[in-house]
Amino acid sequence: MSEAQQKATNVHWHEGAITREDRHALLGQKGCTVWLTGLSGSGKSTITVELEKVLVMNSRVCYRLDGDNIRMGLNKNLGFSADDRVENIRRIGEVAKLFGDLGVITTTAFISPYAADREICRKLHEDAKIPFFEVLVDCPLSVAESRDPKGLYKKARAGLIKNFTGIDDPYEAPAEPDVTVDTSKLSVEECVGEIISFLQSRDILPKDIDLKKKP
Ligand SMILES: Nc1ncnc2c1ncn2[C@@H]1O[C@H](COP(=O)(O)OS(=O)(=O)O)[C@@H](OP(=O)(O)O)[C@H]1O
Ligand SMILES: Nc1ncnc2c1ncn2[C@@H]1O[C@H](COP(=O)(O)OP(=O)(O)O)[C@@H](O)[C@H]1O
Repeated sequence: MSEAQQKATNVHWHEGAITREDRHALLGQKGCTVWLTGLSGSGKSTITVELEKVLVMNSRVCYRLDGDNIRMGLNKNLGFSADDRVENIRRIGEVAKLFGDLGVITTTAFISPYAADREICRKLHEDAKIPFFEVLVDCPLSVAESRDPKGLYKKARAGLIKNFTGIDDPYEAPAEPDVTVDTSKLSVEECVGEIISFLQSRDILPKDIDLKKKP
């Protein structure tokens, strides 16, 4: 599984007249990517939905990229083979980088099971000088399976879904995530609070974020 090589030849970067700084000044914020990774049912979607609410309530421009949703559009031509998962994550890394260039705080909720692919996304961001933070949404397989919010583990155990992550497909947890939230021990609000605190410690967010602000 190696980084995709560029196929097209005779292509040239075309510089714009508006800079990233111009865009960030317009939005009043800098972009970054908050990359959640974890088993199906670990809590990625639930956390990013709540995180987005807190960010938007505190006047931050944020966008949520979610595995199931993206697989109904941009990545509808991809399945769950190893090669397709690599391409899935590569495209999401590129999209998140573009949003970061725009100045958006992007959250991603993909299993993203392969460490090498997440590293490629990190490097893509680092090369573009856009902050990239990896969040391990941690939870024992037994807990994720007991939640089974979409009934997929049951189907996988019955052999109705092949190559299901954690059952008959690998999940490589990050060795050194920027943040770890254990969803078998913390509430959704506590997980969101941990991520917000981390972003504050990195000066992505101001200190006065109100976690309970309502519309
Ligand atoms: N074989 C198999 N393995 C894992 N997951 C499966 C599979 N088939 C379908 N699903 C559903 O697809 C969601 C995972 O999509 P992702 O794009 O996040 O996967 S990956 O990052 O490319 O591995 C995953 O969503 P989450 O449960 O939110 O993680 C499942 O709803
Ligand atoms: N601390 C927590 N964080 C996120 N989800 C939690 C937490 N505790 C319990 N849950 C529950 O676990 C399930 C996680 O499902 P989901 O967010 O779809 O996971 P994923 O997107 O990783 O597949 C939801 O039913 C959610 O209510």
